[in-house]
Amino acid sequence: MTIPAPLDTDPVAAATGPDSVALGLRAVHRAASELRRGTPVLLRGGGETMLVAAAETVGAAGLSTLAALGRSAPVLLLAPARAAAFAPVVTPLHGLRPVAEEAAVAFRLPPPLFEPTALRGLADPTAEGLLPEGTRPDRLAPPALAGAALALAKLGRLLPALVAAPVRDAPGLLRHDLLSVEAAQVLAYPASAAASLRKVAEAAVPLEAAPDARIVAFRAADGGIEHLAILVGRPEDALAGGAAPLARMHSECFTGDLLGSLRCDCGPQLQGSIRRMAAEGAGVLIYLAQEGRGIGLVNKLRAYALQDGGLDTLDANRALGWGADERNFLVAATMLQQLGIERVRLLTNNPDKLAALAACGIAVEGRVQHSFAPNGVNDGYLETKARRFGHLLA
Ligand SMILES: Nc1nc2c(ncn2[C@@H]2O[C@H](COP(=O)(O)OP(=O)(O)OP(=O)(O)O)[C@@H](O)[C@H]2O)c(=O)[nH]1
Ligand SMILES: [Zn+2]
Repeated sequence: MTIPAPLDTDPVAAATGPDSVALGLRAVHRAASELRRGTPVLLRGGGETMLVAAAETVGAAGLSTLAALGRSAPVLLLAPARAAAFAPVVTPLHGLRPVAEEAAVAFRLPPPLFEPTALRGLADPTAEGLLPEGTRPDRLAPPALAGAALALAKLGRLLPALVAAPVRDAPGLLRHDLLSVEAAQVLAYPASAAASLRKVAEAAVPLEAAPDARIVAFRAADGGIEHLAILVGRPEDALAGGAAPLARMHSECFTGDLLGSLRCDCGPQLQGSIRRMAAEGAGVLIYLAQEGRGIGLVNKLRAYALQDGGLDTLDANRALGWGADERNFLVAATMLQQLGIERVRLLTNNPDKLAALAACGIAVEGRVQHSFAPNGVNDGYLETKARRFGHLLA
């Protein structure tokens, strides 16, 4: 039996120390998982407490809890870009700020809409025919904590659409066995998770194109999915004064990397970067668990469905309520630093990746073009990346 270490009894250290960061990460991870299961959670901050549930997963039981505990009728919270489907984007309504300026937009939920199927229809533009005919929600001023609520749903890779009701933070709430999370913990999560990354495994994995490859796995203190570094040769031993090692930040793409999907250029970019590193003798590929530019595979499939209806890759993300690019490259910078790689030449066409990595303290000493010819299916996707994301063509 192991004897537990004594608890830190200094309240200031307990509130600000590394343990409190780990506790915050855990609280957010648990709360996001609860939303994925359709269970409401309590969100606290600034003296307010709000009960929230994800619109795409909540069921009748969750809605009853919201209705029973809410101080007022539960409302719908949507990201502004999704809310624009129901409310004018630029016209102020009843003294409300224009939708485009809000962190979140709130809507009243009359009885036909306060129901799981209709809520899924409100959350998801690809879920056809779920809204009762002729019923559209009315806008309201968003409650406190609305922005943090949307952020929590996104961390759970759920559509940023929630049902929310302010509640009285009375002792009776404890009886309901609801998980609770602080808004500040939600907002700090991406940076705290990246800072908490630690190496947890390393092994040689000879690859067809790079027989001397190694894989190092990194895990964050939240217990979430791991990120990987694929090392070809010994990029960490690049000589000071010589060329910086080749590096690539590659965001996971199940469809392109594993299945060879023709919709994107990820498969050729992944294989091409390993071949190129092998040809140079060294390099590092940071394989980020940030599928779909950080929106997750399910939402990427929804975005594909919207693209088949005519939207491009950027507008499809926005129509779902997500930003165009939700990735956090602090994860990659932290991994590079822990590998002892402080300077790189980055294989990319994306100027945002160069800026993001440099802002996180890695010396980006050059960019190496990483484009592949269109394949007849991904032509529009590549054209959109150049025209709307500013991807460099040469
Ligand atoms: N949301 C969304 N994600 C996509 C789409 N097509 C590909 N992706 C994702 O985009 C990511 C690939 O981007 P990267 O190749 O890392 O980066 P990039 O921004 O294209 O920049 P490069 O370094 O030049 O390749 C993967 O996570 C893919 O799953 C799409 O239509 N919608
Ligand atoms: Zn892809």
